[in-house]
Amino acid sequence: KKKKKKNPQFTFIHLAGGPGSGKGTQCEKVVAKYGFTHLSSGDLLRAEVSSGSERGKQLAAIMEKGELVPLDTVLDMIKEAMIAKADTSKGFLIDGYPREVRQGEEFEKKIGAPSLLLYIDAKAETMVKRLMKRGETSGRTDDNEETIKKRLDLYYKATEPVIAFYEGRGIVRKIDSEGSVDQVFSQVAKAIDSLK
Ligand SMILES: Nc1nc2c(ncn2[C@@H]2O[C@H](COP(=O)(O)OP(=O)(O)O)[C@@H](O)[C@H]2O)c(=O)[nH]1
Ligand SMILES: Nc1ncnc2c1ncn2[C@@H]1O[C@H](COP(=O)(O)OP(=O)(O)O)[C@@H](O)[C@H]1O
Ligand SMILES: [Mg+2]
Repeated sequence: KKKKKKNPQFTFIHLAGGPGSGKGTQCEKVVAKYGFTHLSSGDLLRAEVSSGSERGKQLAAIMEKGELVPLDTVLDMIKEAMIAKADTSKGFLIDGYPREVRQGEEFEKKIGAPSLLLYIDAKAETMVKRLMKRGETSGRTDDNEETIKKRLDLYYKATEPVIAFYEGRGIVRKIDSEGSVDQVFSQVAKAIDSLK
């Protein structure tokens, strides 16, 4: 059986980093400057939740506890969104995926190898502060003290190992996201320019 052809050589850039580290904010600026397609796993999931579907209800219950939704669900959603944009996309910013090593392995098997992993790094107390502030306007069920704590614990336990997994390949760029949005973005832009 002919080996299933992987997607044509698209540029995939993963953004990994704790909740509230600034992934979404940086993606908006990358899209404006480079024209990449921004796919946020969280946004795709919240769209499913707001559709009111049965699956959406199950996802909402998981997300409000700050736990990871099933791998296949989030991977299929990203893949579908990618296919829908494939003919016009300049490359994909995958924001919030992988959140555990096996997600990275599955992505590579089913979609393709990433060119860059931007590790958006902020201190725990900075992330808590930003999320509590975001919670004032985001209307998200997971931007509250209790769930933030769970999400941080899960980040350190499951997602930080993802960084080590890709470090070995030399495609990780650590971004200090303690500063202003622009200070963080100048590091992000330098990392992306290094791809050219
Ligand atoms: N002061 C400051 N706030 C930021 C920065 N980046 C993001 N924020 C804010 O912190 C919150 C979390 O940012 P977001 O991009 O949603 O982070 P994500 O959870 O990693 O996707 C939002 O309310 C942003 O406005 C930054 O570099 N400096
Ligand atoms: N890659 C993923 N695997 C499993 N669950 C995910 C993934 N991405 C997002 N989620 C779910 O959606 C929630 C919100 O994710 P996201 O919007 O990326 O958060 P933030 O922007 O605060 O980092 C996560 O806490 C988790 O419940
Ligand atoms: Mg986000």
